[in-house]
Amino acid sequence: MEVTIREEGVAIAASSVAGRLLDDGVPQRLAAGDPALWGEEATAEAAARLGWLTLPLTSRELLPEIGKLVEWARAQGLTNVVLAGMGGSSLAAEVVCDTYDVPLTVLDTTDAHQVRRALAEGLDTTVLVVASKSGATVETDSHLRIFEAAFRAAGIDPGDRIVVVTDPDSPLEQAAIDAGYQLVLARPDVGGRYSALSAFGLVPSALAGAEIEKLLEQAGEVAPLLALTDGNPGLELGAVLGGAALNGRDKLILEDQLSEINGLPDWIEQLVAESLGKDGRGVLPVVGADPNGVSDELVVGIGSDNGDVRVDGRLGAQFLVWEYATAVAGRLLEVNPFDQPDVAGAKRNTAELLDAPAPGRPAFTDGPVEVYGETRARDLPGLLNELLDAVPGDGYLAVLAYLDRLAAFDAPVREGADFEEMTDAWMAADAATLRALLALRTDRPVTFGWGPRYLHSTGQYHKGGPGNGVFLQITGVVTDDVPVPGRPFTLGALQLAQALGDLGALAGRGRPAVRLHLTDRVTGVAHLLAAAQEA
Ligand SMILES: O=P(O)(O)OC[C@H]1O[C@](O)(CO)[C@@H](O)[C@@H]1O
Repeated sequence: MEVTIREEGVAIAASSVAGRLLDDGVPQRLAAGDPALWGEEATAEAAARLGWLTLPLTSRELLPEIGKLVEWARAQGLTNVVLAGMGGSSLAAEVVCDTYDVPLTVLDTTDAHQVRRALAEGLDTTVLVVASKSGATVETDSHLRIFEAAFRAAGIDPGDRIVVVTDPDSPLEQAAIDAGYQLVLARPDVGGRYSALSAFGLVPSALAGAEIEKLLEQAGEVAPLLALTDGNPGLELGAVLGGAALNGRDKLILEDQLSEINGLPDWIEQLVAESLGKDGRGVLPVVGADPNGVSDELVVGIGSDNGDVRVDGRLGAQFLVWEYATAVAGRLLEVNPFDQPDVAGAKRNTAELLDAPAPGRPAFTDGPVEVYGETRARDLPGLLNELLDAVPGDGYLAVLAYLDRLAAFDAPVREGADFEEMTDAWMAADAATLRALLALRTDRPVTFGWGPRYLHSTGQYHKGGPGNGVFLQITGVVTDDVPVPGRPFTLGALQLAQALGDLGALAGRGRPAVRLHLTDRVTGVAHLLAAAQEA
């Protein structure tokens, strides 16, 4: 595992804090699991959150149990692995499975259309992994209820198909015991976003066919280096992240185009945004974007020379080193890297809105797109210009889409089309393309997140960070809603309440926040992309 600084300004910023980290004995203290590293207020929480440091070793104890689980699934011919889990309870497994090229369906959405896709994937061979540390996350609880009902309706005993990963004593543990589900208990001293190498990352990945022993070996090889004062890649990367942010380079552009690891930036995004984005401080991760060459950027290349810093290493080692580096950066920024104090507000708003939905009246309508929120614009190009103009000199624009993230693959493609044509057709139907189109028009970072997934990741930074974001939310009509058994709401109602709840939390902090509602999803996305090109 190697961290190579390729740009002089970053080297200076990192060395400006490296001495302090050594003088304070940070590597020795982290190796000893000292919870006082993040200040008095964080000590109690940190004391219960440092188990990730030893996961390369302690998770080996899980291997026989996971091996039996894999045999159990294989014996029943369960080859279609669906993982229901939000944020840290699914992001790592997604990277592992993409990197090892084994299929895994991740459900971290409340979009009824996307959930229907997963239900249609062949229930007879499906194993559902329900992953929630708290055991109380509304999205994951809804997925469990929907799949239980679907299995029963198909004449399948859910007890033969459901695996639960949760913390001891969570409500989900008891529910799993009562229902007779397969149950794997995770370590309670590891927080969600630090849980890649715990049962949360390992169980779904192993069921999908990834070689999880290798991951632990890779992490195990780098672990001893993390106790060193010299040649410690976690300390070096932590000094880069923290030193750069303290010197004004707080937009972390993650570049991985040449990497053999697929999708690591999405996992880093949650780790960095939720760990550091609080108390008016933080680092904004920017995924899938080209750098603009502006002064507040830090470009980190994963296995790639396209950056100010190059980080090389196998996936298991990357997980551990980024966790370590984030914890070190937390100390430098003087924040508690283990809590997420601003996530609760949007959740409270969602609960209230589920009881009494209040979408309000659109400010204007442009074709299949209704626009909600405060704006002087009267058409979409005007609105997009207004939002871009509202981004402060040190700020960013976040596009947040509560839609089906697989919908673009339904786009009609000419028969016999080559890969390039197919990609063009998908991009023209993908709400995420809006990010790239808007990025062409500003030198400020433009980020993109799928809702409600981002609520468990960058959502913390949006609300708790420096408060310089501008927010463009997209929701869409639900034409084939999914009821949530045993709950007084459908997925469609939950999704809208989540969107409105977060919009309210952002607007309540004085940030420009507008919602676009697509009254027809397909033509709505096309109309929006055309408006972005026109603006
Ligand atoms: O595993 P749980 O408890 O369902 O939580 C899922 C995610 O929600 C958060 O707790 C808060 O958004 C994340 O930190 C976490 O990864």
